[in-house]
Amino acid sequence: MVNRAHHHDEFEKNQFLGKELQHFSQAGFDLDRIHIRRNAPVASLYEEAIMNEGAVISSNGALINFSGKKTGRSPKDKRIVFEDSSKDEIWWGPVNIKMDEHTFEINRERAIDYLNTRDNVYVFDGYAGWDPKYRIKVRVIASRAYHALFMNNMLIRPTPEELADFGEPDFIIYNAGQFPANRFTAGMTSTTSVEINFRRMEMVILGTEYAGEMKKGIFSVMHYLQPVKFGQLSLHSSANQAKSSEGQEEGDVTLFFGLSGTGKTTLSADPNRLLIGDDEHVWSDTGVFNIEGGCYAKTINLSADKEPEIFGAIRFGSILENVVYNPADRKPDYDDVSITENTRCAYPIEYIPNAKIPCIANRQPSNIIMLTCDAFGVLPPVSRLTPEQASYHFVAGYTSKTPGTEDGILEPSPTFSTCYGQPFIVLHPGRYAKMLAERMEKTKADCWLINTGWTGGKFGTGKRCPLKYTRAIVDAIHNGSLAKAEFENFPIFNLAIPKAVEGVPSEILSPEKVWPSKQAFQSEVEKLGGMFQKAFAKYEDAIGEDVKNAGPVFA
Ligand SMILES: Nc1ncnc2c1ncn2[C@@H]1O[C@H](COP(=O)(O)OP(=O)(O)O)[C@@H](O)[C@H]1O
Ligand SMILES: C=C(OP(=O)(O)O)C(=O)O
Ligand SMILES: [Mn+2]
Repeated sequence: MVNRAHHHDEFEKNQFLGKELQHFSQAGFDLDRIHIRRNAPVASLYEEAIMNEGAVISSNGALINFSGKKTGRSPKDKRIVFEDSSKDEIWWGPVNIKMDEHTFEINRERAIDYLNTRDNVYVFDGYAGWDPKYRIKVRVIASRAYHALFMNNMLIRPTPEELADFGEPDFIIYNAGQFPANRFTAGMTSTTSVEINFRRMEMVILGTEYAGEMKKGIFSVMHYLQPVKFGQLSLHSSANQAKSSEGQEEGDVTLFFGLSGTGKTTLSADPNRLLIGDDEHVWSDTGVFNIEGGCYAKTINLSADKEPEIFGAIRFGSILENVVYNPADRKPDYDDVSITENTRCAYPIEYIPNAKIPCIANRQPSNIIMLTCDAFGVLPPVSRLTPEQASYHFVAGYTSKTPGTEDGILEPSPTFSTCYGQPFIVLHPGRYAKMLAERMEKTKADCWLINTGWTGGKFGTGKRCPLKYTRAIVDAIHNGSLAKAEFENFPIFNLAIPKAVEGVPSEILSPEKVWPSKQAFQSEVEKLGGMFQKAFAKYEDAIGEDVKNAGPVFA
C-alpha cells in the first residue's frame, strides 16, 4: 500500500458518492478491503504505476509502461456472449466467437474476485462518442493504474460536474488482465479471454494486459450500438477538417479508412487541418464525430522530423507502451523493437496542436480515402474510385497486417479485413457497407484509394511509399487539384490513376513503370485480382450486382 499523505486519501475517497458505491457492493466488490480510486489525478496514477507496476517517467514526461507477455491484441481469444437480446444481430464467425452466458458469469466473477485481492482498484468513468445524442457512459474498473490512465486518455474525459452527475454507466469494463482465465472453464482455449456481453453491457478481460483491448473493445460495442440502437454508421477511420487556408475549402471533412498500420493516425495529424480523431468515428445523419478522447499512435521509428505533431504529443500525461529507453538519460528509443514492433503512445487528443474540440463536425464528408498497405507492391500510390468501387474495396478490405498488432503476426502479411476493420465489426459487413453506400450516394463525396504500402515490388524487394509522397497526395486531394488531374487506366482493377501529382515523381504513380519486369508485374496484378475475387465471394450475396462488378475483371 502506498504511503500517501492523509489529505490525498480523503480527497480521493470523496470522489465517490455514496450511491455510486452501492453499485460496487452489488457487483460483489469488497468495499471493506479495497480502496476504490475513481478518476484519480493523472499525477497519482503516475506515482502508483511507478511504485507498483514497474513504470518509469521518460525524459519527455510521458509514463513508460509495460504490458507484460501480450504486446498486441489477441483476436483468437475475443468472444461475444450468445444471448437473446443480440444473438440475431451478430455476425457469428471467426471474429465474433460465441461464448455462453454461464461462462461469462464465471469469468466475470473471477475478475471481480481478483480485483478484491488488490489494495487499490482503479475506476475511470468517461464517455464514448462526442455527439451527446449518440454517446454512452463507460466505466472502466481495473487492477492497474496504467490501465486507468490509458482509458483516461482514450475515453472522453468528463468535466467535474459531469462526473458528479455521472450516475449509472451504460457499459462497464472489468479489467483483471493480470490474472489468467482458468483453462478448465468450458469454452476457454487459453489463459487469455476478452469478452463482451450485450445483455449485461459488460466486458471482462483476463490474461492480457495489452491496453489496446479496452479501446478496441469499446469500438466493438459502438459497432453494435451505433447501427442497431441509433441507426448511425461506425467506421474504423480517422477524420480531419480543413482550416481556412491553402486553397482548401474551409470546413471540408475527410475520412481515412484503414486497418491498423495503414496510416490513419499519421496522415490525419496534418498541420494544415483540424484533427477530429485518429481511429474510431461515426458518420451520423448530421456529420462526423469521434468516439474517443485520445489517440493511440504507433511509435516505431518515430521522429520529430517526419511526424512532429505526434512526437510533440508525447509528454506529461501520455502513456508510452513497451518502449525501450536508455537508462542513462531516460530517453525513449523508438527504433528499438526488442520488446515489440507494436510500441505505442496514448495521449489525450488535445495534445495535438490542431485538435478540434469538441471532436465533431456538423458537416458531411467531402473526401473518403481508403488506405491500404499493399505488401505485393502492385497497387498504385493513389487512384480514384467510383462509388461502386469504393463499396467494393470497403467490403473486400485488402491490406496487410502490421507486425505486432495481433499476437503471432511477425511480418507484413496480406489480408482481406472486411470494412478495413474485421476484428472490430459485430454485424454482417453488408450492413455497414449498405449504410456507407447510402451515405456516399447522398453526399457525393469523392473516393480515393491510397496505397501507403509497397510500390514497385513485393515486401522484401520494393520499398514502402515514402511518407512525404503520401502526404503530397493527400494535400493534392485536399486542395482540389487531384480531382482535376488527367487519369489513365490501371489494368484488371480498372482504377483511375492520375498522370501527375504535385510533389510526387510521376514515375512512381504507375506501378507498371517501376516494376523490374512488365511480365512479373502483370502476373502479380492477376494474382492479386484473383485473391480479391475469392475474398469478395464470401459477401457477394449481401451486396448488389453493381458493386460486385466494380471489382477486378480479367480480359
Ligand atoms: N507512406 C506512408 N503513409 C503512412 N504511414 C507511413 C508511410 N510510410 C511509413 N509509414 C509509417 O507507418 C505507420 C502508420 O501507422 P499509423 O498511422 O499508426 O496507422 P493506423 O493509425 O492506421 O494504425 C507509422 O509508423 C508511419 O510512420
Ligand atoms: C490499436 C489498433 O489499431 P490502430 O493501429 O488502427 O489503432 C489495433 O489494431 O489493435
Ligand atoms: Mn492509429
